[in-house]
Amino acid sequence: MIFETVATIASFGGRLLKLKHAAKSTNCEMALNLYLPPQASNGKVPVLFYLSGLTCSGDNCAEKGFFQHSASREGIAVVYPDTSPRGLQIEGEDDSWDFGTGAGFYVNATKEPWTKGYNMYSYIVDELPEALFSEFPVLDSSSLGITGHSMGGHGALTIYLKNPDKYKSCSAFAPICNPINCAWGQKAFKGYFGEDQQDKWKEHDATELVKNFGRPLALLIDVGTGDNFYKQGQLLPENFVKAAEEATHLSGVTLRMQPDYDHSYYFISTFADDHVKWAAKYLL
Ligand SMILES: N[C@@H](CCC(=O)N[C@@H](CSC=O)C(=O)NCC(=O)O)C(=O)O
Repeated sequence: MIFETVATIASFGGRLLKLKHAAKSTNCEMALNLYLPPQASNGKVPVLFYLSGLTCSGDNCAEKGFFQHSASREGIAVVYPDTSPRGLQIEGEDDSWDFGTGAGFYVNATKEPWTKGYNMYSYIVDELPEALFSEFPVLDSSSLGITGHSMGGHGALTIYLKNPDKYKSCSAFAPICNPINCAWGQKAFKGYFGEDQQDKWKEHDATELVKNFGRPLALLIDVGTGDNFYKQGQLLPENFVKAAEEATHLSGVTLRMQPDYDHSYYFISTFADDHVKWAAKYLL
């Protein structure tokens, strides 16, 4: 057994499993939630990965994102992973809310001491799915989608753009779209890669990646006009859309600016159904 099931919770006719496992890439025990829709009792189901934002664990969205509502109707499993390794005893890992614990940024750190376990890219793309598919054969490894919020939206976009054959759908809520040009991204990339590693920074910047994507795009992005982090220039969705349009001339990026919505889970839960339905279009 790879996973220990800590709790099983009935949700929208399916089951939310609270799991933990020892992960090699992050060098620690990782907790996550896995939602199995009712259809998982009768056969394989597609899988949607939801990547959370800064300060979150796998619990925020499972408890208040309302993804299970549509996932149950569509017959899609949802994986809610954690956002960083925890308890690695690295000096400074708990000093700020936007770096270190709860802020792994879905990259593999190349700078000491973060190389000790800040490998969230490998964990999300390789180790976690492989472990889930081996222990839960009901999950259809050939039908994967990815979505996320804020830092997790950055994770969803970059992971999709780097692995378009692995994921069939991608969407994001208020994603950090151009981290090399915003304060959150610059702090994280300086810490995890080093200040002088500009090529490495670009490898994890959705706006840079989309310039060389070279395929038709189909992405749904929602951003609230009342989102303070958007207003502060942390998200920069317009930079991403402009780069996508210039690169493909036929950008399939649907950017919806949602009037008055903020950055919170009130915003995410309002549009969760749309994102699950978006995934269903490509996964089912
Ligand atoms: N502590 C911070 C605010 C942190 C915050 O808003 N986190 C967001 C994600 S931000 C981008 O990745 C979040 O999802 N929080 C969890 C929640 O349940 O709302 C501050 O003081 O500003």
